[in-house]
Amino acid sequence: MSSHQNEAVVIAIAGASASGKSLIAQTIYRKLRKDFSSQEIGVISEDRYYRDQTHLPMEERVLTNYDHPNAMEHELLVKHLTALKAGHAVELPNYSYTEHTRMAETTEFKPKKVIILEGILLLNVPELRELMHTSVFMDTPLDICLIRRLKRDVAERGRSMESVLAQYQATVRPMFMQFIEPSKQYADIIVPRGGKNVIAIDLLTARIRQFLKN
Ligand SMILES: Nc1ncnc2c1ncn2[C@@H]1O[C@H](COP(=O)(O)OP(=O)(O)O)[C@@H](O)[C@H]1O
Ligand SMILES: O=c1ccn([C@@H]2O[C@H](COP(=O)(O)O)[C@@H](O)[C@H]2O)c(=O)[nH]1
Repeated sequence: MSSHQNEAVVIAIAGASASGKSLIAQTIYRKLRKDFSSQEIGVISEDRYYRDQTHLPMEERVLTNYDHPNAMEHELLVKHLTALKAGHAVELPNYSYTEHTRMAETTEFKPKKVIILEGILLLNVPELRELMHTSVFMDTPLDICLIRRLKRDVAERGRSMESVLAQYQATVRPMFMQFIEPSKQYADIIVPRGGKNVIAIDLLTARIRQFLKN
């Protein structure tokens, strides 16, 4: 892990789908935004970097293994983080879970002092690990993740209960065992239970606050 003076500090939060990565990232972000501007801190989700599949019909898009590292354009994420650390703005892709592909529009993201990065496979990629200052793994039990994913994906991602359960058995659980769980070894901090772990939130917020003050 590396850090140079004045370079953006990247705090990465990894872990299973629905382990609470997004919730903890947003909670920390909101707490810090009371004292710091959006020019100083921002959040990037790895999900934005799912590959563009606009050339494929929907019947084929639903067959993609979205839990395998090949589903993500990690090269682009590495390129974007490197550019941000060098002080350049980037155009973040926007991904649609219902369309299973990227949207035409992108979102401008300007350089920040601190970037919170969250996603399932971040700790699997050596080039990404090199860009992280601190890495966190959300160690929420898988049965709890499944219950939370089921509720979330039906309510927010246009899924049926049957499709969530079929995908869980076919790819989500096996890929967790193969890629995500082993990547825990690269984490500096392991957070049990999920996105509402108050002590973990307070500790991470305090640490990031130090970077923002400098
Ligand atoms: N500790 C918790 N208690 C209750 N619900 C939680 C907790 N952590 C996360 N959730 C909920 O579980 C769902 C999945 O969390 P999310 O942060 O989206 O996971 P991830 O980003 O890891 O996929 C969300 O609806 C979130 O509000
Ligand atoms: O088109 C898609 C893209 C992704 N997924 C699933 O999303 C999760 C990762 O997102 P979390 O926010 O961490 O849950 C991953 O497990 C994929 O299975 C999808 O279903 N469809």
